[in-house]
Amino acid sequence: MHYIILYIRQLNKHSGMILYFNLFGMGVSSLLEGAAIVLLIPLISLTGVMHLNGGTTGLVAVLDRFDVGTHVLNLPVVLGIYICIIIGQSLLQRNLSIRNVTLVQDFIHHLRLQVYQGLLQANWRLYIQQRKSDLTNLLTIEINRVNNGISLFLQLLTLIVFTGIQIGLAFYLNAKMTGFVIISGLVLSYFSRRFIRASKQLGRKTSELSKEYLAGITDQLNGMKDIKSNHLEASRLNWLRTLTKAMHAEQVEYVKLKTNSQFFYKSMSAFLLAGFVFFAVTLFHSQPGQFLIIIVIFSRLWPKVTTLQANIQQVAATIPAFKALSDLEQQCRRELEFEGEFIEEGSDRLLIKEGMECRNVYFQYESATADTLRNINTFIPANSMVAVVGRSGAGKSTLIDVLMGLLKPNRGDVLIDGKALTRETLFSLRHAMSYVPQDPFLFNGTIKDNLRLVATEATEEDLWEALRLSAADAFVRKLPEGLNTMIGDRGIKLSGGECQRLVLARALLRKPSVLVLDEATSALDTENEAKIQEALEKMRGKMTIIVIAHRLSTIRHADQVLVLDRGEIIQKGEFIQLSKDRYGVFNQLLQHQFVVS
Ligand SMILES: Nc1ncnc2c1ncn2[C@@H]1O[C@H](COP(=O)(O)OP(=O)(O)OP(=O)(O)O)[C@@H](O)[C@H]1O
Repeated sequence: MHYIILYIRQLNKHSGMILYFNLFGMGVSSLLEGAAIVLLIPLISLTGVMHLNGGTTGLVAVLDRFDVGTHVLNLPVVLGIYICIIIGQSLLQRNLSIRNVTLVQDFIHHLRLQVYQGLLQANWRLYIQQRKSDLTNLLTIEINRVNNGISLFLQLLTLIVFTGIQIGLAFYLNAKMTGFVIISGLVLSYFSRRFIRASKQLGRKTSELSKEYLAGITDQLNGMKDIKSNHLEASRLNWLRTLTKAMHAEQVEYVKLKTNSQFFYKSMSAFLLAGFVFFAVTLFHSQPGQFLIIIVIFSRLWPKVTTLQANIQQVAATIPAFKALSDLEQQCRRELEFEGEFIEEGSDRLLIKEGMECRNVYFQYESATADTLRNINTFIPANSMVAVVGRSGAGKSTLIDVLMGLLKPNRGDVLIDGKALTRETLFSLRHAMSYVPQDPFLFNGTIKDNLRLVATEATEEDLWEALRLSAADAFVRKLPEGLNTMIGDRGIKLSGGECQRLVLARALLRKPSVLVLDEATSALDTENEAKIQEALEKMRGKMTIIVIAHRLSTIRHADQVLVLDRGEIIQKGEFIQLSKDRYGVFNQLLQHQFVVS
């Protein structure tokens, strides 16, 4: 319950007086509903079906004072009041339902933004600790369950207000009988605790299964080419079969729990009603009027008590979703990279005058047992071209992540123009930077849309210029719809090399002062690679270029080559100079590539 209260507090803070207004409205609505019930008594009296001369309770006495039985004209008046109350109550109820939905939707909209903003403000470390599909699950399925939980909780509050007011009225009508109903309700809630516990457990299972399903399905859809080409369909289908069996069992379990509790409540209701009637007739020697009141109390109150129980059970099933969301928000806060507003693209670019430096940098991943980067000391002069090479797993990408300020060194510093990266310089550095990863991000849209992602104001001329620089103009021109061609999910309708050139064009469109290429030209043929090299040549001296390349021909013209091995820079110098060191790792890498090609 603690997690729900946490979010209800936020709802309270977010919605302010509206929440109280709605709760007050609910109180009025239930008062009206209660008044309509009370009016039934003189109404029945007026119809002559039964004369209520009980006088056992104050209210009946007051109603008797109406003494309307003898005045025929009063029947339309009472009926009129009754109709007015019912219509008024329905209108109020309708209005409140709309207000409640607006309130909840407004809050969920705010919550979605809050969670996503938290994620965007978090350190990169958070993403390397989490499965992407788990985050997707939280931002889609779990947040919807939270939405549902909040609506259910508000319904619960309404029910509590309704039931409270009706208990008050019922007490006024007949205290003994109402006391009896309340005691029965308390006994019922004692016995139904196990249903609530089971609901919470099932809710946890629902969360786990949905996480597992989304993770598996995402991985498999991403790897569909591998599945099909390696003929792994049967095993994948078996995975889904096992999982859906578990999901099926969980759903049946849920329905079983729900029907079991309904069966329990209904049986209890039958016993209680029988008990009421029995006691009313034998012990209290009820008059027909009192008897009617008892039936009215029971038929109005008891469903509320049972609905309250069912509602608590449903709310309990959503608690794990509240917990998951709260855990993520806490994790985001722990990993907070910056607070405040996001700065608009291009508004605050860092101008590097001297260069970037790593001084005695050590870095270790949390799950790793040893340092991934050790004693890194290097200076990258502004507007120079630096290449980082080394065997797979040597730490090249990690070094780039540290340079970009995505990962914080455990020891040592990253300096820009001799000054340590601060929060401010970090973001202006990133504004001035274009990064092209190994697995570039292209979305299902046109080439134009994908390019304009980083430069919304870019003209068509700018787009063509960037495409020309990245040797992508020729292939885009050949496409039937040119810049307006749809490229499919992650650019599936393009070749690997075409995707790489497109992403490079996008990076250049930003006119960066630091361009980072992480294996960004691996899928290019020699002809296009030569074109890119030519483009890089043209850019030399205009921006700082940092390239990770397995294909060493790409970095022939680099001003400086850093050779990494098991997290350490073991060689440093110009391409030709390093290649002449016959016993050096760089020479070995070159020889190996020469033999392979
Ligand atoms: N998120 C992570 N958690 C734990 N260890 C990691 C993580 N990412 C990378 N590593 C480890 O750190 C080491 C360096 O990885 P990195 O990706 O920097 O190497 P790389 O030289 O870029 O490799 P490649 O050329 O294959 O891309 C590897 O041993 C890798 O297993």
